[in-house]
Amino acid sequence: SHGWGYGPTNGPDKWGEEFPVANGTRQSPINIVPREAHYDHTLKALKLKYDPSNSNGILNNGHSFQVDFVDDTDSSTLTGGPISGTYRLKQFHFHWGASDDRGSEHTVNGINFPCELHLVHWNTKYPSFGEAASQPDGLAVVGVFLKIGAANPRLQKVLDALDAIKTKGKQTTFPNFDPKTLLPGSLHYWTYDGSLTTPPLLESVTWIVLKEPISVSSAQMAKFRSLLFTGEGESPCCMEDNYRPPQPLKNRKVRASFK
Ligand SMILES: CCN[C@H]1CN(CCOC)S(=O)(=O)c2sc(S(N)(=O)=O)cc21
Ligand SMILES: [Zn+2]
Repeated sequence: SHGWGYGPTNGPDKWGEEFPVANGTRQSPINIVPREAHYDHTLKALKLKYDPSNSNGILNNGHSFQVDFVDDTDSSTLTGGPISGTYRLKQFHFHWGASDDRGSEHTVNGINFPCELHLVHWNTKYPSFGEAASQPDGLAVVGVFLKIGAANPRLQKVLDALDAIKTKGKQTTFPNFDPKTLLPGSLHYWTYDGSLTTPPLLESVTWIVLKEPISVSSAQMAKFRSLLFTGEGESPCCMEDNYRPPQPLKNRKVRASFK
């Protein structure tokens, strides 16, 4: 029995068979149409406070790679923005394409970016991450687009660790990394109620998608694609096109924090 993935037999079009919420009312990602987003002056500025000493390890989970954070205190948090209360940073990860013309999950006016960064936070009103992940206001994910341009030196620190986690299940230490260095200059954002973009596709995510992309070079994108979906000793399958396409907006409004 094959688990979910991004291939022709286990990819996004098949996820609904095992995870019926795939056809739910608040699925992610979506196509963002800036002209149809509503400027909401009541939206607060995003406050992202990250402590580099909380970064812990980097893991190839067979779907993407993620940098995990120690989240037993409020030292790396998201507050303000569209959310109330305090959300703790749990991990960040990326989605990317087999070529530079695709790879992001959210799109803007139908445009795909080559890559998208997700910073995953959970609501501390719940006792644990796992508990929060099943609540409608349990998670808040900050999405950042990557756009082809100059090589990004801050991203390079992450990419240099990938040789050590080439295959599924491999992980290594990744101390003293400040995810703030991966954010663009502007924290203007779009926000809407959505879901995890991978199984279990839980409808528990307040999405906060930054308008301004960060840069990545084509050579750096090739480094993402050097990872494998497959485990050591299996026939190798390059980790690429690990993105879910946009889902129906249904009865949702996208709000903008900026005019
Ligand atoms: C490969 C598995 N990805 C998921 C694993 N987790 C879910 C755990 O369910 C209890 S999670 O909360 O860390 C997230 S956030 C996220 S996305 N792309 O929407 O930001 C996907 C996942
Ligand atoms: Zn993601």
